[in-house]
Amino acid sequence: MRLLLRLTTLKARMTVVVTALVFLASVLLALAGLHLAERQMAQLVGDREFALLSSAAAHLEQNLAAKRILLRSAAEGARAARIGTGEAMQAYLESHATLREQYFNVAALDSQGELVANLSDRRQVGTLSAGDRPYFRETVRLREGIVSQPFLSKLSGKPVVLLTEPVHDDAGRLLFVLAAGIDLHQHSFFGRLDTLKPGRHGYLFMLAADGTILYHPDTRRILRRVQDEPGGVMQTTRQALDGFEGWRQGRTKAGVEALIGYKRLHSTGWIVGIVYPIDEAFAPLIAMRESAVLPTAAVALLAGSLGWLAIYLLLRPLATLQAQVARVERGEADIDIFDLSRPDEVGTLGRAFHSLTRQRALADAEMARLASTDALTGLFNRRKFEGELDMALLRAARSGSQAGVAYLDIDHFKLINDNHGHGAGDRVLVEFAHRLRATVRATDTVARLAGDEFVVLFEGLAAPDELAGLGHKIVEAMRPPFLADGTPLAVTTSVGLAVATPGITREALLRQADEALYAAKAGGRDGFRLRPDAHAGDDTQHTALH
Ligand SMILES: Nc1nc2c(ncn2[C@@H]2O[C@H](COP(=O)(O)OP(=O)(O)OP(=O)(O)O)[C@@H](O)[C@H]2O)c(=O)[nH]1
Repeated sequence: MRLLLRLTTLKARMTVVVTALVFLASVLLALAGLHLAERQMAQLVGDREFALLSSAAAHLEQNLAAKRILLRSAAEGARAARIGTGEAMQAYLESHATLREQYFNVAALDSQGELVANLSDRRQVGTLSAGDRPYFRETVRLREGIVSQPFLSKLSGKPVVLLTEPVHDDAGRLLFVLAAGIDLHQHSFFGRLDTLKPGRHGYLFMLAADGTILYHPDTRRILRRVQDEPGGVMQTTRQALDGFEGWRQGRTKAGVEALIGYKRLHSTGWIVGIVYPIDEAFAPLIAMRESAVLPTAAVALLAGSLGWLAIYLLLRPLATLQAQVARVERGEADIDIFDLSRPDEVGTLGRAFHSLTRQRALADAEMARLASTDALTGLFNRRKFEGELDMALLRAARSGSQAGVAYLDIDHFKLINDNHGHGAGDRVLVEFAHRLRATVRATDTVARLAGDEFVVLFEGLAAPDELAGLGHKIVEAMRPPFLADGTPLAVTTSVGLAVATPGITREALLRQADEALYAAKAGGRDGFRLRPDAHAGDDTQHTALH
């Protein structure tokens, strides 16, 4: 919750955003780098595996070629020795130790395909006829040696391929067909592929051109055609059977994602393949990816902290501004502290705030003025006057000074309105107010209560008698004709005066002044009366002298 609250600040949100962006950028950069490295590494590993494969293929090709040459020279030797019988051929074969070393078995078939000599076991002579075997028929037809399709040897029960070589007499008649078998499981041939296997679970395999598996670590698959296996041919294998050489990223039949390479043996059309599981091929990269997480997080954390510091420093003027607002609110500073000279956004904000506050203060002052002013004459209104009178009575009570009020009413004002119009009446009121203001001291408070009723508050009177003099002055001030309508207008006023006695309330003082005014009216107007009068109960009409 506290964290949530803290996140409501601009600073916190900016920090979170900066940290998140930096983190995202770091992760994306790391991922992009790793992806690039992965591609390059795949290329490198793939190329390396393919080079390995090519050298394995070249080795097999050489091995096969050497074996074929050996068999051919054996056939030529037999021809040169003019061997004509099976026994002689049996003896001839047995006398060549290299044949035993290089082949799983070497047999001799006569021109009909009957087994007439057998190196591994002479007892099998006469037990087999290969006249209908494709390798025999093909050798007879071509009159030269071939490499057979792989098959399960009847003699040994092992998966083999045969190399054949015909032996002709001088007249060109076929005497024998030598058939040398290569055990597909034999270590000295394909078995050597095992030593080249990449990683812990990688392996090499061999396919004949028709898809028959010649060699595979899973020996149960040998001699099966990949097309006939459950699940059919995998995409990369199909491409290889169609002639593709190179490496691809693909999936093995066992479902392992791997780099898979293919290379063709040109002499036989056989395909040697390599499988390198991705998780092993890219093991360093995977480890690198895992170890990149921590530095990335550390970089993001560092950048986030630096971001926070930068934001803190950049936003410090804003915090200062906030503190200044609080000081102004508490009344500890003037709004002029917002009149900043900084050229940046904070300065603009401060100046805008300053200008707004000033406008607001002026508007408030104008509102206050309007609330306490009479719109027509510009004098104080009743509300303001009452407030002022309350304060004056308090001051008088505290200081022991004298205060008094004059209550004025224009005589027969209704007639002015009736005879000259309301507008003329207004102008008389304005002129009356003006003369009244000019007659009294600037420190005296003058107000219009309502209609043609005015009041004056006098403070610091030297003596109550002074009030009578003021009443006289006011009545006299209205004596000159008013020019409200362009024509001179005689306007007179009646004034009621009252002196504030100690402890008197505002209402009581105004009531006394009003009573004095009433008495002045009753006494014939155009004059003033004073309350309390020097002769109590006997009001004296003071009429201004003409
Ligand atoms: N022109 C104008 N007339 C106003 C204004 N306010 C009030 N009046 C009028 O002022 C007149 C006041 O008349 P009263 O005080 O009743 O009587 P008066 O005619 O002055 O007579 P006395 O006071 O007895 O001398 C009324 O006719 C009001 O309509 C104003 O703002 N402008």
